Amino acid sequence: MVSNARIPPPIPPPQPKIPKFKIALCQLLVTPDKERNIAHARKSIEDAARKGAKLVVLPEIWNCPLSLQNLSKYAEDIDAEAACPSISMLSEVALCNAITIVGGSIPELAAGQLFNTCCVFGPDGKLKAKHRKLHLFDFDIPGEVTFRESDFLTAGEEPTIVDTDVGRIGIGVCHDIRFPELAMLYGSRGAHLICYPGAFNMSTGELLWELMQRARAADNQLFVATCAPAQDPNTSADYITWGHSGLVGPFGEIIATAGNEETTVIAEIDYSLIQFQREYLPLEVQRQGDMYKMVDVLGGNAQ
Ligand SMILES: O=C(O)CCC(=O)C(=O)O
Repeated sequence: MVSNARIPPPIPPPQPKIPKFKIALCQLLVTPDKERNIAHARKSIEDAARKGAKLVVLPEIWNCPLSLQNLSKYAEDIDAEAACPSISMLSEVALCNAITIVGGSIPELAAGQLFNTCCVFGPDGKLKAKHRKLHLFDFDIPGEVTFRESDFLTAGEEPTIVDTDVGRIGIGVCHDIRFPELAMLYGSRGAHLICYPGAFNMSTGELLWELMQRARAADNQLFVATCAPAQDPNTSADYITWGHSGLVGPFGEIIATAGNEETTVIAEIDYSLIQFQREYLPLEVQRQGDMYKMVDVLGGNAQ
């Protein structure tokens, strides 16, 4: 008989201030014009708030095209006093509409290094968390697509989990979704929802994007929300994004999903479903942690 005695119990999700609410996933069309992208994102967020969304999620790299060579031109030094137009807009629009924003990601320039960074704002307009993409996407299918983020970007070093009015949220950026350990860590720390701004490509998108959202949600019995840039039908870029932003519930069920065109997905999150799912299928109790050394993954890090 394998014992689970050494496994620290997971932290149950705290009671969120707002347990049932509308989430909006703004699948934005991005252009080379940064000013236009910022104004466009602002308008989409305002429209979503007008439709009742309490949480708005933006795509990975929404203030410029996803061209690694050009990211530094659009980068902002988020911690500096210097003007950060993308970040100021997010803060202002969160405050004016009293909503929480998971601000997709933008290129961040800090001490000469470039990061792919997601900022989270509360309804008071304050920056609540900053997540730097942990797993950089280096990918090579000869003759089809080559993409090496690590030639341009530096990886973040810390997972990010943040308490907001709309629940405890874990953050990952795109390729971070491939690593189940990160989602498990967030689950063990009591996350209700994991948000992954992302921009999967045409090769891996169709095959894996939805599968991974559903797997991360079902394995951890929590909600997963993703938000991607819209596909530009006129693009000549090598990297074509797959779109398909979506919301998945704690049973692994797809609640809402987009195609690849520009759109805003608005859907309801009801956190009582997490409790319901965990009572009816208590994976935490059934888990044979010692057998597959779960303690190595979660033990030292769970607090
Ligand atoms: O993991 C993948 O297949 C895609 C990841 C990706 O597109 C990214 O991290 O930007």
